[in-house]
Amino acid sequence: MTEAPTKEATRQATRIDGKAEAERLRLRIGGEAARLLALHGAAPGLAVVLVGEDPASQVYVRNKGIATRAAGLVSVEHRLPVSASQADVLALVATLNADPAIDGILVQLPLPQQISAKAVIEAIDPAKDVDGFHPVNTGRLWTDGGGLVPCTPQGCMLLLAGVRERLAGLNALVVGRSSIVGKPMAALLLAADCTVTVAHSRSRDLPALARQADILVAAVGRPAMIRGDWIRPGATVIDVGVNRIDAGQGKTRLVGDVAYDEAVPVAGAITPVPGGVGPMTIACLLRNTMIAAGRRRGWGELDL
Ligand SMILES: Nc1nc(=O)c2c([nH]1)NC[C@@H]1CN(c3ccc(C(=O)N[C@@H](CCC(=O)O)C(=O)O)cc3)C=[N+]21
Ligand SMILES: [Mg+2]
Repeated sequence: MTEAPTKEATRQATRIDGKAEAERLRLRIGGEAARLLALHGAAPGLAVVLVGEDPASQVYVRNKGIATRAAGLVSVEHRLPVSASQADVLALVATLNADPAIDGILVQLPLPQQISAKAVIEAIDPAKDVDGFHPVNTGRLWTDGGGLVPCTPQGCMLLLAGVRERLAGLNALVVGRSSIVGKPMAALLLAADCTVTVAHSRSRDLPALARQADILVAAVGRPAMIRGDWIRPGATVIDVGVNRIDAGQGKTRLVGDVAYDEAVPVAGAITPVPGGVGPMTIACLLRNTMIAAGRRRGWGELDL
């Protein structure tokens, strides 16, 4: 004899599967790359520059290379020693700018302290700036669009589009104001007609701001900083954080900026870490490389 459950079933947020979404995007890119290869006899080329031997950066660069080749694009890796000068990096960038086989240039950040990231980013041909960090691309992002859009915010927008049909009029809170995530994310949400708030380390009463947000994008780099009771019921939560924390027994674990287990019963939809925004970042890098190639090589605007 079984009794009907008395406990109300706990509502759970939709888990936004960034890994699966990124796989689908990479498949579309692969198909388009194959079509363009048959048509034009050339494949888009991405150059990734790694200065030094930071282990995390090495993993990222290797993963980018694997994803690039798997989609049928050409991947070229340039490694410089940690002692490389700014002039060395600028000389390499100039060579890549002039190389007709290279459509995209990514210089992995952070750079060693003797090298100015600003100087390096500004040396990259904006048409090849697949990170979307050059001031020309930043300017286009905040005006009429049409430049190359930073990969992580672009990936976040694609994930949002998968769970929310309309963004217009929604309250969006971006927590974090970095040039590579927070600020471009705010620009994209504004272009999508959201009412955008950008919060940061000096903001007053972050929990109260969060409770107003239909869309919450967390990009602060502090593990589990955003708590469950800060989240507006039904909100869409995009967690950009990739924090490697000590998991004991000499192991590490990747966690986001949002306390995921607390957020799940409150949010309407949420991205996990890992398997959320991270994979989309890499897929959007390939997407930008395709877009850059289409424009540079006169193949026309690619629909990806
Ligand atoms: N010029 C430049 N452009 C970048 O786009 C750039 C950079 N420098 N420096 C470092 C950050 C970091 N970044 C990530 C990309 C993918 C994952 C990713 O795929 N993460 C997986 C997990 C990977 C793991 O297990 O470590 C996930 O979230 O599921 C994470 C982080 C790009 N970055
Ligand atoms: Mg800050």
